[in-house]
Amino acid sequence: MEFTKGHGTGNDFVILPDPDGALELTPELVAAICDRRRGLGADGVLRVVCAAKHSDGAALAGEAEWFMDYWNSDGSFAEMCGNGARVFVRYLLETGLATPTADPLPVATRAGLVHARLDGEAIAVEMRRPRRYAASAAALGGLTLPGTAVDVGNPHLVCPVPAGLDLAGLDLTRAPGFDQTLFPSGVNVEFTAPAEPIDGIDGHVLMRVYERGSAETLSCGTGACAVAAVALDDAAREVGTVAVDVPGGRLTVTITDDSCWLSGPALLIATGTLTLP
Ligand SMILES: N[C@@H](CCC[C@H](N)C(=O)O)C(=O)O
Repeated sequence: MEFTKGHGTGNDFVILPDPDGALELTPELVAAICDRRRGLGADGVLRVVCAAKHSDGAALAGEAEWFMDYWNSDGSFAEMCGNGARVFVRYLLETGLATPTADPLPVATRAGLVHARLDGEAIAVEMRRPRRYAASAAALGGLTLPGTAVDVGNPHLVCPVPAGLDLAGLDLTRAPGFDQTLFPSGVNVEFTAPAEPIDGIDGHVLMRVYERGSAETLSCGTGACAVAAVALDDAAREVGTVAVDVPGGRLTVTITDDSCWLSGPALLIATGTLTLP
């Protein structure tokens, strides 16, 4: 079957066009596609399905033509993927499945409707406003790092790295421990450190992430939104713009009274034919 490979700040995806929802994707097949040695290699799969043709998208079919069927690289589902949504929209626009208009483009996801627009060379996606809801902690290499649970449609735990500990030096080859009661379906864990202020931007943070279902990735869009929400809260601000530098580049998050815009590069890099195992 035909595939396209794309990424947003190094968070990479295999995009599978399947307008009629005819493809029988299984966790095993997704994991095989995402395998970096025996498959194409990716952090996740984005299946492009008509909203009306997918059981998780049908309820939104009156509002959005396309449903983003997102899967993590281990074959698990996630409710939302911020970088995935931006790459998904780039795909819709470049293949002519959607046309750029003055109005934001609606896309159906498991976390509800999101809206996208071109932002210069970048693609920006409007998601729900992140919600801080509990104090918690992550365990990493014998350390316990206090953090904040944040709901961005999917679950996040934002843990600032204490002064004296090097963010770049953290060993994220293994999954951090977390409170299984607070996060019964797992959690994406973001580790952060403050960065130099940038003129005209309300906050600037460095972030690394260990993603539920995909291990360490170069970037996580919803994670950046969670991090931005905590940074603004800590600065006693309700709204504002935060630059979040991830190993794969820079994401810009703008939190408004009732939503959250995530902006950054979204690129398609290859197309081809995949021989399904
Ligand atoms: N990389 C994504 C998040 C993907 C889903 C996540 N791993 C989960 O299981 O919740 C992003 O850019 O938001």
